[in-house]
Amino acid sequence: MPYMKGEGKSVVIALGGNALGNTPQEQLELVKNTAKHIVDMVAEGINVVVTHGNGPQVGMINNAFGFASKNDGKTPEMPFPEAGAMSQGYIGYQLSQAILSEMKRRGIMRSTANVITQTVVYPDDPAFDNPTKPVGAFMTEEEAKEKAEANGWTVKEDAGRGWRRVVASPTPRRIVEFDAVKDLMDAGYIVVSTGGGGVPVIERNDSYEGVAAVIDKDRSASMLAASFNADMLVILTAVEKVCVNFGTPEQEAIDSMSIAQAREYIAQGQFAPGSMLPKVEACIDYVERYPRGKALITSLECAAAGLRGETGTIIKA
Ligand SMILES: Nc1ncnc2c1ncn2[C@@H]1O[C@H](COP(=O)(O)OP(=O)(O)O)[C@@H](O)[C@H]1O
Ligand SMILES: NC(=O)OP(=O)(O)O
Repeated sequence: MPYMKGEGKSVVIALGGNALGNTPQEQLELVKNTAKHIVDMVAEGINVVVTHGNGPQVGMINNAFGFASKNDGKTPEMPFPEAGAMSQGYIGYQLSQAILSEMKRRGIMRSTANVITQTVVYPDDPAFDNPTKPVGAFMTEEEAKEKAEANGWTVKEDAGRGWRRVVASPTPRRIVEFDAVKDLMDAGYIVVSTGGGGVPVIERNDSYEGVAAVIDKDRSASMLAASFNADMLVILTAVEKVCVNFGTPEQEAIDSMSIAQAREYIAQGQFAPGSMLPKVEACIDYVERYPRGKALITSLECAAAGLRGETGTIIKA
């Protein structure tokens, strides 16, 4: 059945960890709230493509199979690309269900479409030699070092929040299912895609092949938004605005910054690597590729107000 496309802007949303929680049960409850904010945008006529993170989830899946495999000798290991696809599947399912239910409650005649997405990366990407992407649960330093020794993992401290396993996070180059995502959006669907940045794949002459890595979802969302000239890239995280002097008594919220200003703040070290820095960089990339577009960083709760220009941090050319 054809659905009316919204009359408003086209927006790519990247959902951060606080929209999803840490377990499938917690996530099921949290996505109901997430869906309310997404449907607020849909109700305003905005055409939405929803992308989401998967760091905790992809690590959990890979870990769980590894643990079972070691303990029962029967369960297979689950390679990272397959674990990534599984995370897209169950997160996408829960998001889609929650969005559909919320639209049903409000009498909105639109539907969702989920696209399991692959993202092309280069085999010689230097990121393969320098793992940086945190996956799975937080650990103490002692536990992390024990697990690293036992499983051959690389572990690192994650932005002052504890220790985590880290894996390679190559640069996204192309979304294989891009045409499907665009056609579905143009046909009026609320598209859930590019989860976890897409499953990283290497393109050969005659095939695609999954690789053990996890792409940064904000970077893929930025590429997706620029690829179809989306009016806005919206990165939703735990803070209402990006700040300078974050976490200090001199903290000040930024309402709007140009690419040049954002670069200046980056040079001053204002945005923490592994948390706010990649988000600001993703916004810069999008606006550079599509200068008519605007990027917004805000919290889930402030998303609809941010799109109306009432809050959040805007990054523009
Ligand atoms: N300059 C800054 N301004 C605002 N938040 C910052 C800044 N530097 C670091 N942060 C932190 O970055 C976090 C967002 O990164 P992260 O938690 O990794 O994102 P995600 O929501 O995608 O999981 C914010 O919640 C905040 O704690
Ligand atoms: N793939 C990804 O960027 O996941 P997180 O946002 O959970 O780190």
